Amino acid sequence: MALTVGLRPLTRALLRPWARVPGAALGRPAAGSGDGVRCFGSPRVLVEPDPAAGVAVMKMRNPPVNSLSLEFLTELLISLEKLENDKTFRGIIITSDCPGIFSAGLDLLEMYGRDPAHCAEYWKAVQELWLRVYLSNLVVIGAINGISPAGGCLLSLSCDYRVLANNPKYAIGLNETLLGIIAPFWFKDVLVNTIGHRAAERALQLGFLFPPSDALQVGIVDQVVPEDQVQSTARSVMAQWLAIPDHARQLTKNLVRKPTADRLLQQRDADIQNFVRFISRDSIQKSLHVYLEKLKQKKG
Ligand SMILES: CCCCC/C=C\C/C=C\C=C\CC(=O)SCCNC(=O)CCNC(=O)[C@H](O)C(C)(C)COP(=O)(O)OP(=O)(O)OC[C@H]1O[C@@H](n2cnc3c(N)ncnc32)[C@H](O)[C@@H]1OP(=O)(O)O
Repeated sequence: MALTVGLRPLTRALLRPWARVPGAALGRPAAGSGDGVRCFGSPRVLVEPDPAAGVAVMKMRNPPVNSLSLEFLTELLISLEKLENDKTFRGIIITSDCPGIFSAGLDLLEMYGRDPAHCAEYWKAVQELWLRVYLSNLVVIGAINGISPAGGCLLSLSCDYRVLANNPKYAIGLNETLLGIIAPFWFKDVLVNTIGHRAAERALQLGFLFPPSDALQVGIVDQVVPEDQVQSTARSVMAQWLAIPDHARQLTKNLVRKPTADRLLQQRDADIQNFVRFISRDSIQKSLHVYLEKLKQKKG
């Protein structure tokens, strides 16, 4: 898949992809891997490779809530691109290193009080991440170990399989309307593809965040397991998926997903312009302000 990362050279230059991760990563062999196999990654994305299994675990760590800032998106993209291009890997497990939070979704501070050029650059990176995960040739499994609203839910929905930890706080869904904004058409398309038209219609309008039991029932996740079994379950599901020959699975995945991805690919620039126009409206900026204030007040 030929996707351009399309971020400002400055943004990319600021990052140090593939730097050894300080602390946890230094000198520590990856779990389940042979001696000498080291974790690698970037400041916000820790990659634990298990070359023998052909699997890498990608841990998101952009504390406090793994909000998808431009820099974080860029690091995720670089990690994914690297894994995708390395023939050692056939599958990745995406999970979080922030306790209780898978991802709080898009970073509201990238859209609040920003100029149109910044918003456009940000939206391009959001599109890019979605396309990269959704169309990945790798098996992508979400080990969802925390709450995942909006953009966090989109990231989960873009995986091939979702395992959610059974904790009532770990709700998942596209809650954009609760913020006074709307889910873009491609977020909506992925939800419709996953849970069906009627369920998506209700969930989107009401901004449902499904707790685990409801999430399983509606089909927004594939499995709910005790919290301490999320990673091991993701590993055994991965083994099942990797038992299928790659070429057959990849072609089938493409057959199923391409029409949805094409809807965005055919109008990426227009989608960026729509986003920028929408997010720049005074009324939308006001809604974001109110929501951010609510988040602050919640603290105390
Ligand atoms: C017509 C054309 C239309 C085109 C398309 C148009 C529009 C689409 C536009 C946007 C789509 C957006 C999708 C999104 O993803 S929006 C983000 C949705 N996310 C949320 O609603 C989650 C908000 N966060 C929370 O509910 C809680 O933080 C959470 C439950 C995740 C964690 O709670 P906890 O108590 O642990 O932590 P907090 O104290 O609340 O947060 C800590 C810290 O982090 C800040 N923060 C939280 N979430 C975000 C975020 N998404 N972005 C930026 N910052 C966030 C929070 O404000 C705190 O900051 P501080 O007070 O410590 O400074």
